[in-house]
Amino acid sequence: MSLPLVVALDGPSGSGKSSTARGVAARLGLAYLDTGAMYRAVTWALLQRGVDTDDAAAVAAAVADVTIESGTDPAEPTIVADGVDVAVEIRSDEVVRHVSPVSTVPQVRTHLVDLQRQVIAAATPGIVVEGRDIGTVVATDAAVKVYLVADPEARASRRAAEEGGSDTAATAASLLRRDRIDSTRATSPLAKADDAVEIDTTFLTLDEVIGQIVALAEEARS
Ligand SMILES: Nc1ncnc2c1ncn2[C@@H]1O[C@H](COP(=O)(O)OP(=O)(O)OP(=O)(O)O)[C@@H](O)[C@H]1O
Ligand SMILES: Nc1ccn([C@H]2C[C@H](O)[C@@H](COP(=O)(O)O)O2)c(=O)n1
Repeated sequence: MSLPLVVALDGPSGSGKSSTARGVAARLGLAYLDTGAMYRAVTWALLQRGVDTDDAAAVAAAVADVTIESGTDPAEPTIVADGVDVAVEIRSDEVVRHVSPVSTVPQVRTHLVDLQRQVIAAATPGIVVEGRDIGTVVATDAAVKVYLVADPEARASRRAAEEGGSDTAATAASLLRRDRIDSTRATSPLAKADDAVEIDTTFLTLDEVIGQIVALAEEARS
């Protein structure tokens, strides 16, 4: 019997991780885990409790009671926090503003990395996992590791278009703020694993990026 295939997909905000990961998982018949949605869901739950997200000690004390469940069907991924479906709420501006500081707290990371490893261990025939630290921390033995990048302008204009033509300059500022916090935090910063393949998606279509990663996965499986 072959080992479950794990595809680790990391990269900065808006580089195309979610859309690419879902496409790869659908093409290969694998599960899909959006770890960013888990950090967003914890942030939503802490805000609901009135926790000051800039107070690391308060965040650390509150996070142990937060329950997160992730549905891993790439056609219909789900995210539930404290029993509430928060798929819409976690995309709010308020959650976006608070998620990066929350993600710097070591107890938050330990709590979620444990959950992520449980989901990965249960996934047959395999799973595509996307985030910031999948290749470097969560699944260091993944058979395929990809690090997606794209020019900040491309990332901002794609995200602004997705949001129905919102202000591209404001979107760019928000993406760059998250990049800075995510890549400079002390614990598990956003980083390319030494053995990851870097793909610059700036001038590639989504289908082209998916095709490149499917080819890497098929090579790893053969
Ligand atoms: N190669 C591509 N070409 C054009 N558009 C793309 C490409 N990849 C992704 N997109 C589009 O860019 C936008 C951002 O992609 P996506 O949400 O997948 O990025 P992300 O890295 O998961 O972002 P975040 O880290 O903020 O969750 C989406 O509208 C998506 O459809
Ligand atoms: N493995 C991960 C995934 C996400 N985060 C943090 C940092 C991001 O700004 C935030 C939201 O992620 P997104 O939904 O935009 O992919 O969550 C992290 O620290 N580690």
